[in-house]
Amino acid sequence: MKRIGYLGPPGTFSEEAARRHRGNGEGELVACASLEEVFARLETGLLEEGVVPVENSSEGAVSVVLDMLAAHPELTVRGEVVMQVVHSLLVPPGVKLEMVEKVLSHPQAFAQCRTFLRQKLAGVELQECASTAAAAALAARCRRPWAALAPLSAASRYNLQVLIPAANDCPHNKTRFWALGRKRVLSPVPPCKTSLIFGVRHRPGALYRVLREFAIREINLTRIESRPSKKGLGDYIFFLDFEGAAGDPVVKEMLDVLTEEHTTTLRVLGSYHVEQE
Ligand SMILES: O=C(O)C(=O)Cc1ccccc1
Repeated sequence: MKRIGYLGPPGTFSEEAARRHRGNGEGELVACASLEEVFARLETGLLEEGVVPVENSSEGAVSVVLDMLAAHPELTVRGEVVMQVVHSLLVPPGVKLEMVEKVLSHPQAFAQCRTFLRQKLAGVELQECASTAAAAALAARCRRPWAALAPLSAASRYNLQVLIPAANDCPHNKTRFWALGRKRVLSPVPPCKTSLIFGVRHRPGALYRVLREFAIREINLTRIESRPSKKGLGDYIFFLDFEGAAGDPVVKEMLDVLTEEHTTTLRVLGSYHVEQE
């Protein structure tokens, strides 16, 4: 059976995303201790797929994931899951808001609840954990008035009480997850998106020339992101998503033009089915 890794322990947003990615198909969900571990296990073949967060509607790119993806040329994007992310403030039974001494969570959750924390828990210590569910598990076993920002569903799993059901600052907080793997999806079911990583030469209009190829073919871009190439200050690689599949004749022809004329490197991360929003 296919093994699908995610940032564990059970009860994380990533687990929910991995479950949705699996759908009604077969697959064993495997909890990993960190995102690095998901990538390491994909590399060694211990996992066939790994579901990782790539982008949040309020915090932007999950840069550590983009950087690890750039460093693993064997990996492809096989699918996408977009999830509504609601952070709940969970506490051991009997703990009231004014008793809370420490809040535990994943750094992304702290960032998405910044205003809430400042207004309702000003001055309370924050402790970063490997994931939201790791935070819930620690709050449950520490025997201290410590709270966790975690998915609502983590409350029953870890015997915690829900103090505040929705603590995120933006009500429309969404996170995009990618399912990564080593095998490409060859004929993804439409509607599809395709994701690329590319580099350009340092010259006037270099990025414009790339984007122009999309514009003249009326290909809709859905995201562009730059990350340092790590080769030196001022040197970047670009992550770009667009609507369509790499196998579509127009897209195929455009990718050839980009490779031959406008980029220094171009890697097609993959084409994958997307849910219509
Ligand atoms: O810690 C989790 O639950 C994760 O899956 C990582 C995460 C944290 C906050 C928002 C989205 C994903």
